[in-house]
Amino acid sequence: MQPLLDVSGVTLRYKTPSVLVTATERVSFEVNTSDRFVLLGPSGCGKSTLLKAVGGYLHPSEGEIRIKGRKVTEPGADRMMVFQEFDQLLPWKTVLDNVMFPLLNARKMGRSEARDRAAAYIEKVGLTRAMNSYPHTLSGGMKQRVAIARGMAMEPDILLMDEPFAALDALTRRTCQDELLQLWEETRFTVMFVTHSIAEAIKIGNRILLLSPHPGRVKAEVVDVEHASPTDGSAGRLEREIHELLFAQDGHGE
Ligand SMILES: Nc1ncnc2c1ncn2[C@@H]1O[C@H](COP(=O)(O)OP(=O)(O)OP(=O)(O)O)[C@@H](O)[C@H]1O
Repeated sequence: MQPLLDVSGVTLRYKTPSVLVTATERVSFEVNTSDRFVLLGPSGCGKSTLLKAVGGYLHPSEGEIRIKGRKVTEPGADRMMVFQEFDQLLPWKTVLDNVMFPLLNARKMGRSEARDRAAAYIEKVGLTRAMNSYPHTLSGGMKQRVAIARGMAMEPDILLMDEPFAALDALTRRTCQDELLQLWEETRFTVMFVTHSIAEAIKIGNRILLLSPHPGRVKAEVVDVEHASPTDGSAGRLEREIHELLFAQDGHGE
């Protein structure tokens, strides 16, 4: 069966005037429909870079990325991104208008269809009462929920999330994680989620790809993560195992 997303031998580099930075080296993985696929690794290992390349914002210097068999060459409505920053919403538009914006512009929907679709997703993230509010009146957690509703309303093939809860306080972060899982139970969307928190990776993912420090290479993939439970201690054991895998020496002096 063809995977939804096929990342094959992907090397990503940044050229600056003085240096060539290799962010990831020959990274390969496949994401299947309804996966909650987590990219986990230390700061600077190229997680965001990989996500941006899947989004079509960066081009591999080696290897290729395919979605439903089509080569990714540019951004598209089939891959929506949710970022860490709270300022990803348009400040002069209400919550409803923010969620409607890409539906009208990228999906070319009529206003009433876009409004109904946007309202349905705003309800899914529990923000119906804030539908006519402007972003500056919302908390960080609420802004992230709007960004998630906006991405999901487009019904993309894959939702790309770059540490979406990292800037939230611990309690709100936990609530947002729970809500994301609840949304997933309802709609079984495919999500690729970047984090450097092992606990968050275990909570969110059903599969976790572990990347080595700079430049990021695949260290291991952990599957069946959802069977790790916080109540019987298996999540804690998995967390320790992942920590060892991530920080194990691999003979290259890392
Ligand atoms: N625009 C850029 N120009 C040059 N180098 C960059 C650029 N963006 C990222 N890098 C470099 O590429 C490498 C990977 O960065 P990236 O942001 O993808 O890592 P990350 O794993 O997402 O880190 P973090 O968890 O800290 O966000 C780093 O060495 C970084 O310094």
